[in-house]
Amino acid sequence: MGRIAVFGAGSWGTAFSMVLADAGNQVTMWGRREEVCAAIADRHENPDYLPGITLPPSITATHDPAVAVDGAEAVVFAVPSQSFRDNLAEWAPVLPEVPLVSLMKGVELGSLRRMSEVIDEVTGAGPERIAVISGPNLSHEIAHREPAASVVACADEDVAKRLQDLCHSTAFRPYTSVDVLGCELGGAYKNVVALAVGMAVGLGFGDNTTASVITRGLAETARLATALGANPLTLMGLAGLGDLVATCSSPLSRNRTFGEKLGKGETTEEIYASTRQVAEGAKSCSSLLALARATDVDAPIAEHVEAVVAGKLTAGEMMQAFIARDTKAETD
Ligand SMILES: NC(=O)C1=CN([C@@H]2O[C@H](COP(=O)(O)OP(=O)(O)OC[C@H]3O[C@@H](n4cnc5c(N)ncnc54)[C@H](OP(=O)(O)O)[C@@H]3O)[C@@H](O)[C@H]2O)C=CC1
Ligand SMILES: O=C(CO)COP(=O)(O)O
Repeated sequence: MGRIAVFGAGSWGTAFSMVLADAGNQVTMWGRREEVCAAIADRHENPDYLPGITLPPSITATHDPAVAVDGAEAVVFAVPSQSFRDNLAEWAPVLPEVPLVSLMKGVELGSLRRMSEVIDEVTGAGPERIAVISGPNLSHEIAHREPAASVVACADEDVAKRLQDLCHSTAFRPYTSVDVLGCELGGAYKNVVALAVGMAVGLGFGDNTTASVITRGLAETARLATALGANPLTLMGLAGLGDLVATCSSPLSRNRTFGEKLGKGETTEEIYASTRQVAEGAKSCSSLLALARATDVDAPIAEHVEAVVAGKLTAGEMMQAFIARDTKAETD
């Protein structure tokens, strides 16, 4: 196996480093805080994000990007999407010419770029060296080595296969795909749907409501993704339906939890103030809505979630609006 750099020492960067270590790799994580790097390197733990979990000894950490990438045969990114472009611009001068892998599930505000596109714009790596890994992979379950599957997508199938080998552990089963766009859209959109589902839960509604929102969320995701050129089957797979179900069903999801708090009447500002962890959908609802409008695709869930997050609508009004919309055929 190889030596791999993982930029981002939060929940997913750390849990995915465990997957890579379990698969036999030497992993060097980059963290932005020295004390987190020290805890990982010296005490084999990340108490801020995965308390109580002992990290394998083949994981170390540094705050120096050049040290992180030394000898790496792949570089993996797991930081919040909205600040990723600035982070990457700082790291770019030391990045080796190896596959660059996004674990991130967001779309940039303003540019409306997916994270693979940001990587391409900042590094010029080209699609054959840019990959994404996405699926139903709640970090705490992965860190406890509960079995899960995921998708490794790259335009170059051989690169996807090599990355698949690098992250296939006894608990983590990756599949390959060449549909980078479909995987990224599935990963970003499910966060927006999870916000809506969380709101329904917060309002006290049951499984009929959440199943209806999940199913219409999948229809909305597939409508936009296929309009942009994704393979529709990707949205029926692990990076689409799989991740949507996991995120919308799990109290571990930060996006669903964020929505639940909105459903209970907290404001967006209050929720931001109460957590340091990222809920990508709270920002990506705006960029995905803009992407849908630019593509002339109907996106009622993104539209209403964006309005609630912006404080222009209550969660209760959102649910009423969903039901009152003009009726139509299910497959339209
Ligand atoms: N958690 C999960 O289950 C999964 C998450 N993802 C995706 O992975 C990405 C990362 O998520 P996750 O690890 O969970 O997030 P967390 O909130 O758990 O951690 C974020 C990490 O990024 C760092 N960070 C935050 N802001 C900045 C910044 N401006 N510059 C540099 N570093 C920063 C944090 O450092 P610090 O501690 O110093 O604040 C922390 O190390 C997201 O796109 C998410 O959607 C994908 C699959 C599963
Ligand atoms: O992407 C995830 C699971 O696949 C994690 O979801 P949250 O970011 O909502 O916690």
